[in-house]
Amino acid sequence: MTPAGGDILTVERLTRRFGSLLAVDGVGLGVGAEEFFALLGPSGCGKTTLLRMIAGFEIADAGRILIDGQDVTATRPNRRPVNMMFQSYALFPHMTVAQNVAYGLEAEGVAGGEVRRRVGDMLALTLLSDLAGRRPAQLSGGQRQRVALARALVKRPRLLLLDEPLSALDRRLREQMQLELKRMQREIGIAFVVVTHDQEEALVMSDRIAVLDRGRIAQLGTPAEVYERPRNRFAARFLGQMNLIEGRIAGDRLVVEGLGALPGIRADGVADGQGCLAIRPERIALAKTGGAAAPGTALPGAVAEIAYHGAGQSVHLRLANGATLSIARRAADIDAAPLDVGDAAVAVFDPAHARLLGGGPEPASTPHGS
Ligand SMILES: Nc1ncnc2c1ncn2[C@@H]1O[C@H](COP(=O)(O)OP(=O)(O)OP(=O)(O)O)[C@@H](O)[C@H]1O
Repeated sequence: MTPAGGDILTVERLTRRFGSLLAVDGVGLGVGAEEFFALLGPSGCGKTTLLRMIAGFEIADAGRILIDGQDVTATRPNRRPVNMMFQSYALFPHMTVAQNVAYGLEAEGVAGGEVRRRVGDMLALTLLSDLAGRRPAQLSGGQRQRVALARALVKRPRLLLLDEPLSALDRRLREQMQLELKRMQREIGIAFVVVTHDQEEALVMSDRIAVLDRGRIAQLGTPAEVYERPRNRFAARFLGQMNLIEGRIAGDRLVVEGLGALPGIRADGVADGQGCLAIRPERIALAKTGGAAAPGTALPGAVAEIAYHGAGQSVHLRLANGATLSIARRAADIDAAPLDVGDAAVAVFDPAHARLLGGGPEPASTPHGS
């Protein structure tokens, strides 16, 4: 998908080594001028290194970075039309909120009236107008985060880079700020590139997500594309909960000993051979009998475990081949067909929601290199 309005950032085959470790391994991507773009991945996958190269704090070993069509690969950080908001907000403690926001403009010699106007606009945008006279120590974590954002935005960068912008906040505030960040980004209409290891955060805020695995892009797409149509095991497992049933792919089926031939949709580039069927817990229904389900889409088993968590329950169903399926049930499903541990039940799925992915099971991702 090409974002509307052209790309503000283009990254081509970008590579960064630390000794024998390939921290960023030939990454290519484009970010639209008004896009909210997330770099998502586990610790050590290279997302901060990639962000720092875009900002200019880290030098690329190979590849190119273009911002607004200009090659900035060798340009100093302060000469790039980007701004970066760091994990630690680094506010000046002795200055008020308004002074913190004004500082960068004053340092650049912007005239007083213009500074006041732009600071006023930014404080309004970040909902800080009433707190303009306070010092950082008199603010909550979320308010401090907004000051840091106002300070980064007041210089009107075309592109703002944010490294784990919400990691210092508690869960409630983080959820609220996810929506706020998105609103502010939309209102000012510039591109945001956000580094996060929090998949829910990436799904909620982003227009598109690049999922990184050991320095490479495992998948790039909209939240719905990456979540609903993972291309590989890494993306499938990294975002949300996923059942992976192991077997051999033959055409549009996964052949599993003891379970039969299960239908699904092959991800691009997947060949016949070792593979798995990936299906989300919320895409499986539990019934007492298979009813009129299509061949291979009703898997009988026994309820092994039930975890209740308010809005629903998570059921583990032991299948005939010994594998376990995780199934998410909502309150209405539970009322319609209550189940207890030990009950026989049938897991029914729609092949449209089952993805056939290639390769064998891998151990959990570890830092790479030699
Ligand atoms: N200056 C450095 N010298 C040597 N190795 C480094 C350096 N900076 C990063 N690395 C290594 O490069 C890899 C990628 O690091 P990076 O900080 O980009 O990962 P990350 O995905 O941002 O992780 P986290 O979420 O933990 O911050 C890691 O294995 C890290 O140890």
